[in-house]
Amino acid sequence: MSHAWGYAADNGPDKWADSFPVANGARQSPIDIIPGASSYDAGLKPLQLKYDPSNCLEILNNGHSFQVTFADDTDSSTLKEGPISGIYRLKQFHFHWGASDDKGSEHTVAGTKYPAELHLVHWNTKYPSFGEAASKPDGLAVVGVFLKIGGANASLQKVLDTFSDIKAKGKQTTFAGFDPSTLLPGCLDYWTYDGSLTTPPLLESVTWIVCKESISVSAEQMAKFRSLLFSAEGEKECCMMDNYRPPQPLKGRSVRASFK
Ligand SMILES: NS(=O)(=O)c1ccc(S(=O)(=O)c2ccccc2)s1
Ligand SMILES: [Zn+2]
Repeated sequence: MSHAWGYAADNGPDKWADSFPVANGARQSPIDIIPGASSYDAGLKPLQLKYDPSNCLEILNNGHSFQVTFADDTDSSTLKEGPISGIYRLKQFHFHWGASDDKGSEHTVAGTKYPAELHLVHWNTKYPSFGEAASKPDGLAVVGVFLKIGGANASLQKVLDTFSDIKAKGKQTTFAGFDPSTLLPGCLDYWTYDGSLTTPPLLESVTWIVCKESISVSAEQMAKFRSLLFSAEGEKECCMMDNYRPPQPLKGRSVRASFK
């Protein structure tokens, strides 16, 4: 791929292997989660998510999604327990979504697509930095939460209200005091499996933790997601949507469930 990766026909998921051969690797993400084929593991602990809103720094349109970044120089916003060992620090969260409400999530559940999926990205503090951790098989842990069309989500609305400041690629603005735990479902039952980043560089360093329960989003709020642009200021406007990779081959991996 001579030009940057994206989600269009000429630089999208089917082309990523040209520049990132790990795209055809043994532990790629996302996957289709088949509940009946997952195995309940009584040894899996409840997720321990503790986030400090004062760590929330800014929101950025990176040209592939928008992300909310966190100060990660202390252990004040962390993921512990669940399927992981040790302490993982929250680095950022972002979303993937579709051009219409019938698609947009990366993981699917028995073939069901959700209109969007939230990813909370954490890195293993046994490594000296996020960058170091990102290249290790146990370096990252991403909590995935499905969004389902229903009532408007007041917490999500706080994020959407910043969009006028970050419409184009490369735009960012201060976003302080947001508590990401307000985006989590009430029940934290989950599926877990060994996978990868779902965008280039597609590093096979992610322990995926996908929540069984979804959070709500209104159709009007989903339309707001699609008002962002893949394109930078001065470029031909290209609306940001369908920024999801489809499910990848399981290649013998098992998916464990924290619930019966
Ligand atoms: N969709 S996903 O949660 O799998 C994901 C893709 C990319 C990232 S990253 O920007 O954190 C990152 C991490 C390591 C290297 C480069 C970028 S997280
Ligand atoms: Zn993601």
